[in-house]
Amino acid sequence: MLKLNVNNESSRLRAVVLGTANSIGPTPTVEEAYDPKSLEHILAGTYPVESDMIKEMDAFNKVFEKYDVQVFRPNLIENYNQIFTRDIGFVIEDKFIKANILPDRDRELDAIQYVLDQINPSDIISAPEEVHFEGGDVMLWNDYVLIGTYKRPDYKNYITARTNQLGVDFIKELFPNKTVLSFDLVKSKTEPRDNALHLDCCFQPVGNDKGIIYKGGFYDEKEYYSLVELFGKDNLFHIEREEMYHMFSNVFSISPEVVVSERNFTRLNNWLRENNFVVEEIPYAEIAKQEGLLRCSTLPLIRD
Ligand SMILES: NC(=O)NCCC[C@H](N)C(=O)O
Repeated sequence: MLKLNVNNESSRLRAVVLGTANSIGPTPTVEEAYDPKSLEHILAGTYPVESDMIKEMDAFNKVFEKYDVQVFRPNLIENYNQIFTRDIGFVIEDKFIKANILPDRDRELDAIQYVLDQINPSDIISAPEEVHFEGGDVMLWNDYVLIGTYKRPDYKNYITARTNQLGVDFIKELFPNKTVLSFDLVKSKTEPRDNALHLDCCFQPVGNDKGIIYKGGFYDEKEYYSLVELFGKDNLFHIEREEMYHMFSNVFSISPEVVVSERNFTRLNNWLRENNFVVEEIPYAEIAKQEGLLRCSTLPLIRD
């Protein structure tokens, strides 16, 4: 049995699900795209190819091997994108919460059933259909759960809005001991530079008290300032619009000291090193073309 335990984004990682780029299928059509960055690359003829993405995920897996982390990979569904395992579920404390994900992606959860079978069934939680949330929007910070959402009435029109108010309320009820803060994110169906697809596309804590943040990802300035207050201005690394487009905030912590990052994120990687982090740099620029990066490709099951 797996003894689930996750309370934040950076305690030493022991077990994780890492997505897979195998059998990802042909380049999607314009109609099939469900995020604007994939759309941009489909239109430009630069959508990433499977073999390149497999190499990138292998490099990520090697870092987990180096740090002796137990890695689970999803079973293969033929011709199906299974890279962004983060969104299909998430662990809070010792509970696994199945996400009610975008219908285009709902087969992804079946592929980790063999992992769920190793979890005490009473620790697996499902939510009613109308409750929407994806793991990329759910960020744990010890006593806090920080949730990205879309609060305006045209939610239904945005395929890029993945967590609704019912999703936020569901987590609040499930974890009355946690302080739940929600953040209305900017969304665009056509311009990836103005689309914070999930909270982890514009914010993520690193280490014990630091964070990476893009102010423009927050629709309501007040909510951005609540994070500045929580972390302290000097502890936050502010990224620019183009850096958020490249997904600088979507690195991944193996421990409070070790962060896996993209090798081209020079400004961020320097800041991390200046702040005494060990930066494990890997190539991930092809996968980034699908509006997801390292955090998005992982689903932590056990941290210290
Ligand atoms: N947590 C994340 O930001 N996940 C990335 C998901 C990208 C994928 N193309 C999607 O639109 O669902």
